Amino acid sequence: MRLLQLKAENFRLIRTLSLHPHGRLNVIFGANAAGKTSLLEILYVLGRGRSFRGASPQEWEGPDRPGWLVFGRVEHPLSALRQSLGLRFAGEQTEIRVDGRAATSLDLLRTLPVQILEPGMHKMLQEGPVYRRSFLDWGVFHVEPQFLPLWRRYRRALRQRNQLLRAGADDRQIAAWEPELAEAGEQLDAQRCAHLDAIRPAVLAGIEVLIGEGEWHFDLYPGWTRTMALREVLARQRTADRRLGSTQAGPHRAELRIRAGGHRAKNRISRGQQKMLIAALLLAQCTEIGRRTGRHPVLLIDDFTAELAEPYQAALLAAIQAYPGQTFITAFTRSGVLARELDAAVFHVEHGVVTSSAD
Ligand SMILES: Nc1ncnc2c1ncn2[C@@H]1O[C@H](COP(=O)(O)OP(=O)(O)OP(=O)(O)O)[C@@H](O)[C@H]1O
Repeated sequence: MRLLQLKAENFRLIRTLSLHPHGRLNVIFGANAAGKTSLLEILYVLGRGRSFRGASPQEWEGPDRPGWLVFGRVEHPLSALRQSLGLRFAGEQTEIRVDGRAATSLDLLRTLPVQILEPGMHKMLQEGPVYRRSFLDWGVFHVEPQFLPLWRRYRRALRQRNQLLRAGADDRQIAAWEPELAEAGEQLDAQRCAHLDAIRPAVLAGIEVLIGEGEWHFDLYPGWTRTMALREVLARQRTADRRLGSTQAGPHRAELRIRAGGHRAKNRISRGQQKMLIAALLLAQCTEIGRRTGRHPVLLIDDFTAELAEPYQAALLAAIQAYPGQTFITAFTRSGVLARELDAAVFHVEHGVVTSSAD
């Protein structure tokens, strides 16, 4: 998707914003606390209805008055179909509109896929499996229309089985939910595996360019022992699950395992390499989404130069320039590789005021 126009009012320290981005690369410069991340946050909110910084809509209100507004016009690159997206917060809840009609965050998600690489993304490698699952599931959601209904079916059966386990229900009652749980669970796993298989070659190629040669493995542990059918595992673990009060096997326990040179990647690679690895994962996934749907996600990169010496910066910039979708990157100053002549729109942010270099 291509964002043609972005507007915002009273969003954090950005009082008013109106910009027309470049169709490919957009670079945003600004000092500490100038408002660069807030600008990316506006873009993220437009595509997801929530912030990557975890704050609530109330906390995004600027100093002027209660409430905030975010608006964007997007274009589908293949059909040239244009759509408008808007979010308004006026004190209690966020009102979302797509083409002027009341909508939900799910509509935003479907209309404007947005992905971000920001310092908090290190969690994807450093912390629990939930971060890697959500990376994988975001991609599956975009390429597989059946993912969401399947996931809802699975959640419902899981909730029911867990309630019965906790209530001390008998085997017959608990077993009644297992065929549904196993069927939806195995289909979810198959969709995740297919997506991982689809992106793996591009991830490996990306790593080679961004980090260098090495032996990398990306494997999905499905959340149960693959040698057995999930239905059989659920039946076998019923007694243990009752004792623990929840279902221990299934795709809600899946883990994307990332190994470098035979070791867990998080223990073997530097911070800069972690950033490059995450970039390789996101670029491969966004490219695959674009290939499958014709809509490349908008890619946001906060603090582009952080943790990267010039060779890594150059490799990442080249990879971004090769990405067919629209990208927005932030940095402090026009130095290093960003000092070069770029085919990009350049914006400056100062005390929440965004200006274009072309102005
Ligand atoms: N709701 C709000 N209203 C007004 N100002 C806010 C609000 N929330 C955050 N700020 C201010 O916005 C500034 C941070 O903006 P932002 O994180 O976008 O900066 P940045 O340019 O990305 O900075 P850095 O490069 O240091 O990360 C801080 O000074 C913060 O106090």
